[in-house]
Amino acid sequence: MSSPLPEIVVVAGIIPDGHDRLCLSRRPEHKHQGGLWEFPGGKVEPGEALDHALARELHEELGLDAVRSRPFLTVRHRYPDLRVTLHFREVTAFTGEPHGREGQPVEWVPRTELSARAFPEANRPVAVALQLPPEWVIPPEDLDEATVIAGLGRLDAARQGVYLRGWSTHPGVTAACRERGLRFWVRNDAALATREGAFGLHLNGPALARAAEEGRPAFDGLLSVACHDATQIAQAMAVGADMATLSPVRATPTHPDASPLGWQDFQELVAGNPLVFYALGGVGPEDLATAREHGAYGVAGIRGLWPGV
Ligand SMILES: Nc1nc2c([nH]c(=O)n2[C@H]2C[C@H](O)[C@@H](COP(=O)(O)OP(=O)(O)OP(=O)(O)O)O2)c(=O)[nH]1
Repeated sequence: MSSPLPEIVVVAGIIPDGHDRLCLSRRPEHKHQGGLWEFPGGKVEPGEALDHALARELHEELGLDAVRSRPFLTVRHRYPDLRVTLHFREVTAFTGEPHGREGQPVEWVPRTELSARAFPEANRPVAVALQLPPEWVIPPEDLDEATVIAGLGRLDAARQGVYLRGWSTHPGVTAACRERGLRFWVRNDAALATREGAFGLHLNGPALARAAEEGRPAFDGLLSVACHDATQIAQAMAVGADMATLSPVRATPTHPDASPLGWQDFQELVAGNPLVFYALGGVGPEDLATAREHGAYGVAGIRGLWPGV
């Protein structure tokens, strides 16, 4: 009988410098995943709090003192020789200038150049999440177009993206998103998403089931899917989705018959799946920290997120 794979828990820092660059270091050749770029960090000691472990590792490896950090994304990955749970945390305050105290190369890399670096395979969802807004806003469908366009004008493009849902086919709304530099997602139609220059294509349940039969739609941007259970999450992985909404976390007036998952089931469903998840259903920006503690990257919604509802 083969022995079980060793398992480690790691914490790693997403460290921004305030000029849209992130701190990366290169793993020494002789180590696991050697020669690849990484977010600096290391193993969590038994019983150690994550923020403490990160501060300790960053001090040891970079001579940087992390004053504050918060959850960014948790990834579980199985390498052929090792299972790893990676807690990525965003460092929101630090002192000191990072340098390779163990002789490893350390660089500030512009976010737009991250895709040119080779990372360990486990980092794929982090590379996706780094392109994504933490809030995914769905404009209500019972408003008129002018009101929707006015609402789009009140969104913050750095923090909020827009899933246009029924508004996907309204050229005035897509044009307003482009003008305001908002990342927007179009519903189901890959050709329309391409034509409109959408940042993402979002497949609802029936479109996801079709894609699971027919293959990933021909769209160059980000592929997002709607999930409610483990079967749909498996379909999402099969079609090579980058991100998914998982709902409903709580009961909502829009879907009164759906039974809510609650945070515990949410966490169990997302764990171990290399997708970037948004918690959807009765949540708002005030739930972001809770969502991240339960394995989501962001929060999505209509009522809780649309300005002025
Ligand atoms: N720090 C870090 N580790 C990563 C990333 N991606 C990824 O798959 N890993 C994996 C590689 C390793 O298997 C593991 C990190 O363990 P490590 O060996 O560097 O931990 P450590 O600094 O405590 O090392 P050690 O000197 O005690 O051996 O996590 C990442 O972005 N940052």
